[in-house]
Formats: sequence, structure tokens, C-alpha cells
Amino acid sequence: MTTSKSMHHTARKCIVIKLGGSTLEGLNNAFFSNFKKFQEDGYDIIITHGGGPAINRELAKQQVDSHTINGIRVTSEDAIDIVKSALISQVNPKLVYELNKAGISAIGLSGFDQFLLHANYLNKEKYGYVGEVVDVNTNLLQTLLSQGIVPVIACVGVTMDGQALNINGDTVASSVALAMNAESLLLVTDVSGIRINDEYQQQATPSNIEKWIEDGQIYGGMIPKVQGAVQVLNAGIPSVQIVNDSLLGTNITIQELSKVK
Ligand SMILES: Nc1ncnc2c1ncn2[C@@H]1O[C@H](COP(=O)(O)OP(=O)(O)O)[C@@H](O)[C@H]1O
Ligand SMILES: CC(=O)N[C@@H](CCC(=O)OP(=O)(O)O)C(=O)O
Repeated sequence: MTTSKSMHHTARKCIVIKLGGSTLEGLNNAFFSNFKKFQEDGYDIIITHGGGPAINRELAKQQVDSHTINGIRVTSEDAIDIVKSALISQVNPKLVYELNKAGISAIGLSGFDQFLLHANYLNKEKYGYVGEVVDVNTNLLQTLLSQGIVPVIACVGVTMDGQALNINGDTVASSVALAMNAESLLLVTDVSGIRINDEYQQQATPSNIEKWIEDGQIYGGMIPKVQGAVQVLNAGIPSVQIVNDSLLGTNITIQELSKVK
């Protein structure tokens, strides 16, 4: 029997975890134990993922060239089909399998599922078949989360005309965190956070980040991460971290740190 109470349950807090392509070759035990701890602490978890290395492999196999501008892959008509299949038919099911094998009830999704990631061209002249997120179907995510299911989202968006668009994994993670009003966004990558002059930073602020991009100390794939992080913090998401698969790394905070003497 359904009671009115269960129908009006309040949404639980959620954590969005983005797994970078470089971490998808195999997640370590620390990752799974942290994951289960979040669940035990009452958080719903949404996973989004990239798959840069898998895409590069497939593009090379099929001899399709691509290059990136500030961490965003310029995606031709030939490349988009390869990106779509690498992410949706290779990387996503592999990750979903790993999670289920570890006892996590996970379901694979892409932007196509109930228009989960409705996208428009970011700038077709400049980037080709690359999307920006227009809308996230949060109802679908809430429905799955309410059943104890972990959504695992491949970073492929869809236009209203049904065209697949390649969206950077970090951008998708930030969009999902914003749309879900997440408690925390974790960007899991192959480095232990932001490294400046050979030192990993425990903390960083938006103004540090702006300067580090300007002088070239943050480049390539780190750029969409920090840009997404700043956007998410500015929108009021309390916590954003760039971490390795043991979840150690840089905490990005909006507050300038008070100097301790
Ligand atoms: N300041 C920086 N600190 C750490 N890594 C950086 C920095 N600037 C650029 N990078 C590069 O960003 C990479 C992570 O981005 P990316 O390769 O896109 O990872 P992912 O696949 O996890 O999204 C690092 O491996 C490193 O080469
Ligand atoms: C538009 C764009 O840049 N899309 C990315 C999508 C995959 C991704 O983001 O993979 P990582 O998380 O491993 O970096 C790409 O084609 O590489």
C-alpha cells in the first residue's frame, strides 16, 4: 500500500562523480569503499563518465583525425559516429559491468534516454558536432535514484532532431550537478588534483585558477574541469574536488583562504 508520506518523500542529497577516461581501465578498491561509504551516509550517487583514451583508439583505428582546442575535441561528421559508439557501446557498458560486479546497482544511460541530455551545437563552425547542455532530465534521474539505482551517464547529448553531439565529460558532470542541485561534485582523473610548479594543490580558488590558466600552468583536459568547477561553485554547489581514484586531490573553494600566521 502506498501512503501519502511515501509519495511526498523529500529528495535526498546527491553526489555527482565524474570518471575520466584515464581512470576507466580499472577502478581501485579505495574507490569502491569510498563509494559505499557515501551510500551508507545516505547520499544518492550519479556517475558521469568520459572516455578520451577509448575515443582516441577508435579514431586511430579508423584513421579519422581530430584535435582539441582548450580540452574540447573538434568533432567532424566522421568522428561523431565513432565518439558515440566508443562512449555508448564500449566505455559505458564496461563501467556499468564493473559497478554491478562490485555490488552497486548501476544502469547505463546516454543523453538519448528520455532526452536526458538535451543539447545544442556549442559552435558548429568552430567545433563541429560538439554540444552544450540545454536541459537535463532530472525527473528521470530522480526516478532511478528513488529506486536505489545509480545512473551511469555517457557524455553524448542529443538535439531535438535526434543528432548525437559530443560533450566533454567534465561539462556534462557540471551540468548534471547544477541541475540536480548536488551536494558535491567529484571530478575523478589520472592526477591527484591541480599541480602547480610540481606541487599538488590541496586548495584552489577561482582567482588562483584564472591566473593559472592565463600563465599556462593549467592546460588541456584540466581546463574544462576547472571551468566547470568554478561555474558550479558560483551557482552555490558547496563542494567541488578534482581528485584521483582514491579521492585525494584539490578542493576548490570560493572563499579566499584566510592567511594563517
Ligand atoms: N595544472 C595541472 N595539474 C594537473 N594536471 C594538469 C594540469 N594542467 C593540465 N593537466 C593535464 O590534465 C590531465 C587530466 O585531464 P584529462 O586528460 O582530460 O583527464 P580525464 O580523462 O580524467 O578527463 C592531466 O593528466 C594532465 O596531463
Ligand atoms: C567535446 C569533447 O571534448 N568530448 C570528449 C568526450 C570524452 C571525454 O570528455 O573524456 P575524458 O573525460 O576522458 O576527458 C572527447 O571527445 O574526448
